[in-house]
Amino acid sequence: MTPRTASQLAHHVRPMQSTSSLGSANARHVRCMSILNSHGQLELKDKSLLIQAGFIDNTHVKTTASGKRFPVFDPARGVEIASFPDMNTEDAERAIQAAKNALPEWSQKTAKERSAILRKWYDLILQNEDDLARILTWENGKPLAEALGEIRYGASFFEWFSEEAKRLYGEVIPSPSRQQRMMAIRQPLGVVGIITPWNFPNAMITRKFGAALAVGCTVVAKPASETPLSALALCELGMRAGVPKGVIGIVTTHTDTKAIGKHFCESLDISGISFTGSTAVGKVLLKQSADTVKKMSLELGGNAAFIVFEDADLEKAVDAAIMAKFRSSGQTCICVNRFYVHSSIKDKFASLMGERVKKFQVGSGFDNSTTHGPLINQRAVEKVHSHVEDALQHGAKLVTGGTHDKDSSADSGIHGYFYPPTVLADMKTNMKMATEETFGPVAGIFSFETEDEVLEAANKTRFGLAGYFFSNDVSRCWRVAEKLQVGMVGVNTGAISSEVAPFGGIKESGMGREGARQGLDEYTQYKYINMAV
Ligand SMILES: NC(=O)c1ccc[n+]([C@@H]2O[C@H](COP(=O)([O-])OP(=O)(O)OC[C@H]3O[C@@H](n4cnc5c(N)ncnc54)[C@H](O)[C@@H]3O)[C@@H](O)[C@H]2O)c1
Ligand SMILES: O=CCCC(=O)O
Repeated sequence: MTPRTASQLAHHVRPMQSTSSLGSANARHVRCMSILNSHGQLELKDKSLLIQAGFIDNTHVKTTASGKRFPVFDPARGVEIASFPDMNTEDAERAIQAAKNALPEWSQKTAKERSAILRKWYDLILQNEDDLARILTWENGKPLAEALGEIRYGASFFEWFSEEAKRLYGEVIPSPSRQQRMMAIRQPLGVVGIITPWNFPNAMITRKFGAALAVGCTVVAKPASETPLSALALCELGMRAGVPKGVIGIVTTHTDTKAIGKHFCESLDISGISFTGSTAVGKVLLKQSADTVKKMSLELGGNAAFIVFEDADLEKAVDAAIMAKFRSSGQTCICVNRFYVHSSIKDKFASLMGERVKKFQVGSGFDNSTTHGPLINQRAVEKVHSHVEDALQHGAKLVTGGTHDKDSSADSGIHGYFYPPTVLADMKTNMKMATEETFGPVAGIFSFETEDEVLEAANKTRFGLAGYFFSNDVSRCWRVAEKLQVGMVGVNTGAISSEVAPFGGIKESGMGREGARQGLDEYTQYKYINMAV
């Protein structure tokens, strides 16, 4: 029997793939099965966090008019682990109306009252962090330790915005007239439509919900169909924290993703769209929202450059490079897509990186020894492999990885979506990886001679999300940080994400900022008041 459901899998574990790095993962898969019970379900301290329903008016919506459901897969095994109501625009409209009805009461609460609820929600997330991390690993695949990191990162947005809620200051403007007093107050946008990706099933939701709820907006969210479980678990805790009926809604859909996106954009009851995902979809949403002139917050794709100058601390640069490239198996929007290393140190850098990458343990996120999990689906594996093949065909040198054995997984009957972490040297500008976002565990190393040349190369992209560089020359650090055409720069570091810092891009990587004080701007509008005296 080929196991295709979670309960079958609990009794039936077979090798996944035959490439050497993945072979070692197979044995470890057997050990991690204790996390699943005899019915193939996750072992959780609080089973009520595992919800397979939409969420409208603080009620779990288990069926839709059509009665259709869509499956959710464990990417480490390719087996179905859950199913959700496949909602349509009618269901989405119900959620929008619930959020609209909830708006007056929520927006009129004091900032302190909203802050207290967000803070309680934050506390509940931390109290349930192990369960939330397990749920996240199950549907997304990232290693459990990394999932726990995401849960804490996600929670930090509720902590931060529970504090910022109380600091939504307006302005008293010095008036040019003795007969008039002028001020600007800040008011909530209204109902916000939220669309999030699968790569951070928890944190991309909390980063938006935290800011929106803090200022008094209500929200309707459509999580990625690959990872709805984390969204529903979050809402359950939100309800326990005292979020009133209708303030948050979750529309689960697969078939009608496009139609629901369009419905959000065209709805007269939605005042703003906050989207995180690909640039292609962001552009569609922007166009669709033109007729209703919505406020848009777009966190889109990236093509981050990581520059290593000849005066850099090489060991530190390699450490940071590993983190900035291979976190979530390369599936974050700020993951490095292009390494530019000075020609005098490029061979040493490639070999140090190759040594480190060869030690990665690829496997199920539930196994303690796994350092890197699967990609989200087979399409992602094929895309990553096509970038590697393209680079090799155009003359790149394979330092490690790159072997993708499609047939072995078919033989085993279990289709984990793994790709071996890969390092390529001698990259050239005519390769796909120079311009397209790979979104996978492949590091491509280009070389350069001068600062001007590398800045030109790094900026030669329509993306502008994150950029990184290593140098010990202080003047150069200022110069390069100012000249990189991106929204976020890491100088001598590969870790830049924080709830206190403004996250976002320029050019086709998006508009608006999330987290930080600036994150509130996306969900508020100014009202100028002129009072005659
Ligand atoms: N800038 C950021 O903060 C950030 C964060 C995470 C991911 N990303 C980007 O997201 C991409 C990877 O995520 P993805 O593949 O899930 O992106 P995606 O754009 O395909 O999907 C993102 C979300 O949009 C939905 N969607 C897809 N087509 C839609 C449509 N026509 N109308 C409405 N909704 C639609 C999906 O169901 C999902 O919920 C990468 O490009 C990555 O860089 C950016
Ligand atoms: O994938 C994009 C988000 C990554 C992050 O917030 O660090």
